[in-house]
Amino acid sequence: MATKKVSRIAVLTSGGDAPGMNAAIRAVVRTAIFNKIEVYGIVRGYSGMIEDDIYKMDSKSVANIIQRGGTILKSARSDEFKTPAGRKKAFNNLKKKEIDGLVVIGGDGSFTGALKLSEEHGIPVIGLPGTIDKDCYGTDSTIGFDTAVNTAVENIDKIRDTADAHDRLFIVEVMGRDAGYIALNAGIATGAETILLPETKTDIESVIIGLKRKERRKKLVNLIVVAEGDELGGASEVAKVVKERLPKIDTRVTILGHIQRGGSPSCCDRLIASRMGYHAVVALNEGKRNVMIGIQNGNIVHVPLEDAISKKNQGIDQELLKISHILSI
Ligand SMILES: Nc1ncnc2c1ncn2[C@@H]1O[C@H](COP(=O)(O)OP(=O)(O)OP(=O)(O)O)[C@@H](O)[C@H]1O
Ligand SMILES: O=P(O)(O)OC[C@H]1O[C@](O)(CO)[C@@H](O)[C@@H]1O
Ligand SMILES: [Mg+2]
Repeated sequence: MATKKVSRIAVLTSGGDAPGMNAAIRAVVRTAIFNKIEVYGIVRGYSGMIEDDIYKMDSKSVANIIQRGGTILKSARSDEFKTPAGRKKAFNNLKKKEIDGLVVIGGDGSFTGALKLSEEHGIPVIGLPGTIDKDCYGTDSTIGFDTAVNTAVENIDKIRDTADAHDRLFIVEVMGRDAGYIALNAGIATGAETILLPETKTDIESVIIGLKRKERRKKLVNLIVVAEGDELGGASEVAKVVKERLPKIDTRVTILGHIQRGGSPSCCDRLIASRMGYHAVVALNEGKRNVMIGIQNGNIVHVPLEDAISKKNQGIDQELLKISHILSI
């Protein structure tokens, strides 16, 4: 075996939790143990790093978790870590335990923090994209996206039943602070008439015109799927305009909210989490640093964290957008 580049690593989950994070933690821990690398778990992301809430993990610590949602390491958002003093405090706790490599499972914000920690204190970091939002450049999917979108679809299907029974318009809000991937995918998969995304300019006039046209055609079921980060301000704001302009349409709002973050991960999420977790440790062991493990066209790739953060995301698939318009006429 080639010389090991790390001998003691730590893993944490940060930002919003995502289904499949546990499968990723399991893969990191077991791959490390297989390679005779000691592995520590940091509780509550960067907050736990600052507070020295760090414990040694073994193969048993990750038994029976691959199927569980949430994260056994817990997750948090830490404002203190955004300051150089907070990161110094955090790094000193790693140094005390002689931890020489770090795996961060989270989204773009977590990667920004990881990169700063590495640049200021020299520790190599590897990022695993763990976010339901899929807002990371350089990877075709992120851990948790597939499960979240399937949860959204399952629930919007239920809403369609009651929309049909009452001839109502439902405006359904899905998660996505800055990204519309859940909205676009779930919207197409549930046959939504209108899909509103943060990435595209929302033309409320054409939404109203479309609804009027459908009213004339006596189209009975109408679904609007809107991402929470849409510039109009989410489902309640859209409903306000629709109710003002088209008072005869019986309109209801449903906000799916955090149910999209929970639940048992899909097979797809368990698989990508296991592959990414394995490759995170392999990368550290080969001396790679400050990259995100991504998947492109089915293959594992190493994306500089710098790019993963600054390029934000891969942009909305224009063809998917076109398909959504055509199929909803
Ligand atoms: N600019 C930054 N500098 C240092 N640390 C940061 C920075 N941005 C974010 N972080 C750290 O990463 C944590 C998580 O970031 P954030 O809340 O943006 O979630 P995320 O990782 O993008 O995941 P998600 O968006 O899926 O919830 C923050 O609470 C903070 O501790
Ligand atoms: O759980 P919190 O802190 O309210 O965060 C909600 C945000 O987290 C996400 O679920 C994941 O980034 C976003 O879609 C959502 O805006
Ligand atoms: Mg984010």
